Amino acid sequence: MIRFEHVTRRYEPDGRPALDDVTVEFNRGDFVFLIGASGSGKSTLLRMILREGLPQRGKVTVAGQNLGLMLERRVPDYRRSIGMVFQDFRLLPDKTVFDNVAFAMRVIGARRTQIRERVTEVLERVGLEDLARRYPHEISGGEQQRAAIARAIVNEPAIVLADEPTGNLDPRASDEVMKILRWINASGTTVIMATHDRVIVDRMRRRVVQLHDGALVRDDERGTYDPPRGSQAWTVLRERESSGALRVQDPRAHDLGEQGDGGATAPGPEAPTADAARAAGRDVPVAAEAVEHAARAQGSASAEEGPTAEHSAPDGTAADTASPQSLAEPVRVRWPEHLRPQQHGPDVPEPVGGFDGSEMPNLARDGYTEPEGEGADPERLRDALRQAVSSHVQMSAGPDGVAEHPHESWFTHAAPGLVDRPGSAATPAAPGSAKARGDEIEDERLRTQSGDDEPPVHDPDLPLTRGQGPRRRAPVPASPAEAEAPADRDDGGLARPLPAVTAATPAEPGAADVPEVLEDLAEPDRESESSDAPQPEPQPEPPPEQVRELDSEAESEHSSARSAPLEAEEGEPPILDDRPPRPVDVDGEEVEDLTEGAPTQVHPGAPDSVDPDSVDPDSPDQDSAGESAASGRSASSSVETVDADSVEAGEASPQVPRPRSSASQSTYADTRRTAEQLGVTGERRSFWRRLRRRR
Ligand SMILES: Nc1ncnc2c1ncn2[C@@H]1O[C@H](COP(=O)(O)OP(=O)(O)OP(=O)(O)O)[C@@H](O)[C@H]1O
Repeated sequence: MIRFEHVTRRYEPDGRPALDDVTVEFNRGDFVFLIGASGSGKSTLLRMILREGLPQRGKVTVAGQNLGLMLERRVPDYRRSIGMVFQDFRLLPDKTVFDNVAFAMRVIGARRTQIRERVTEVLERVGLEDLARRYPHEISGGEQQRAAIARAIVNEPAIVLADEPTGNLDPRASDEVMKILRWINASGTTVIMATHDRVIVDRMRRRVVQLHDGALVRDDERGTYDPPRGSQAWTVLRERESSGALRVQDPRAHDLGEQGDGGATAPGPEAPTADAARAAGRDVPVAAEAVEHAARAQGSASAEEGPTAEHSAPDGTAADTASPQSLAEPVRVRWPEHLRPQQHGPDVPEPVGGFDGSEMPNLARDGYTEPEGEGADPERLRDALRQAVSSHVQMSAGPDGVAEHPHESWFTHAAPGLVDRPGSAATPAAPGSAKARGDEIEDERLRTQSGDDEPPVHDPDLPLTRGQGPRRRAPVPASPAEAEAPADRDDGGLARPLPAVTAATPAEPGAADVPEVLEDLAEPDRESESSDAPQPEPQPEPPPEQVRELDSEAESEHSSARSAPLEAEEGEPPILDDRPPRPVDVDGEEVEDLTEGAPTQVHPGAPDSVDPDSVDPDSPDQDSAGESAASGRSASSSVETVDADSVEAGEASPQVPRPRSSASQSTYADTRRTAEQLGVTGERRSFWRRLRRRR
């Protein structure tokens, strides 16, 4: 069903390949764990299945379709036939749980009744029926992930790709997520899950595909997290692995490792040994040294017993019997009572240790006091929480002061939504790091791939439509500083001008308006027509006056397109009429306003606060601020423009809709990416198609 043939993918021309000559096949109904150290290429592989990036060499085929030959305009439909789940959930923050799930159905043009039935059913299936009206920041991480899974499966995709779906979850929430993924797989869906969670992999005993430095080193039918000692993969990994750092593991993995797995498996490839490093003439990694120290200190059996048939390496040298990760791990995560898993499988030990109150973050100590009378100041609270987390981390760290997974502390759970989760877009990569550069390149690629002729699909700083967000009593700036001088804030490279109509897409005769399901792609290589297909005729450029006129139409229509996420076809009312915009389904019917009865309060930390500039202070009905602001006509009032000097200095573009707060910057990025991965680029194309037809 999914086939990689000698696939090599580099992000930079001279860089190390993220995937290196990978050949692997995933069959319909498979449940596959994709494992490997950080940076080994797991996400890259998943993204290639989603057709985010093409190989420089080799080919990726899904249901007989060579993705390299797929027409760009087919990509959105294709992506809609795949469910994607991320470590950081990527729910749209301004939509309720119900609407987040419904969103995936709306983009494929499902009917309102169909949406209501199916979403309700799926939410029940993942145990979220009671939380349907909540917003993402009002539910726990585990619940958010279940909502994200519900969204991924609501259209019954043939494939579900999950990129570390349990990476941010506590053990109990992880178990719930895995139960759901198992159920999805049992119903015939192919599930490919990238993970670092040893416990889950060892417990489920499903197919394990392992990458190392971009190369496929193992494909075991019913594998464990570590390759069996003495196996070919074990040898390969041992040879290849002579440097590197320990990878953060699920805390349960440490417990498991420490209680002993009997040495039945080799040290993971992510666990370098000091010997191996010395043998290779390299510096001994700090982590490996720590392993040695710990082993010596504990009088490790492996050091004293010498090699045995079971424990010896294939070359006859003594092998470590204890998991180096468990010994070298500098941080012991202690789960508070209420977060401990209630039920354990036979092979999952209870997390050890109690929760020591002295480790608790202390806001007062870090200088935070609640402002009197007005409630929490979100910005200050956020800073204080960060500070407290950092102190907490230092206190939790081992003797060497290194804390590897502070996010797994109770604190993230205690303050969900207020603390940036590692791996989320809110936690930027270190400046200048390869990851940061990569992110920039990837962002740029996404921008150019989606085409400069296409406006961003959703800007959280533009007004919300009915049904997209909670009613608000009054606009609340995300921070005092933001309310005063947002203009020179870094826009994260996301902002760009609304497009000129002259740059409209080329004609796409016969563009498919009806979404295709994966099965439709089963006809092998039918997109190979791409090279032979008749090229669209170039559109003549309109005269300048018409361009200006069309530009303003484009802007208005862009706003309308936001409010009507579906492409209504024949018989739909004209876009630029005077009706207040309301979300409609493909039949032109209004979509149910699910915000009725939704909470009216703006919560601190909620990233989607209504832009104060977009609200008329004289408006008699402040309650409807969000709705009135939702009008396409008012969109421009919420768009900050950038002065010409900064443009010349290369800092920004003119007339750029600019995210207003750091929170909205991250949600903007998340939203855009999520929407693209749900195939929403098709909506934007349809918008331009309609515009072209009007000309
Ligand atoms: N957008 C990008 N631009 C440049 N390099 C990238 C980009 N994305 C990933 N890489 C690089 O490609 C390699 C593989 O990265 P990838 O994210 O696929 O690894 P991974 O196994 O998923 O890691 P993790 O477990 O940390 O998520 C890494 O060296 C990474 O730095």
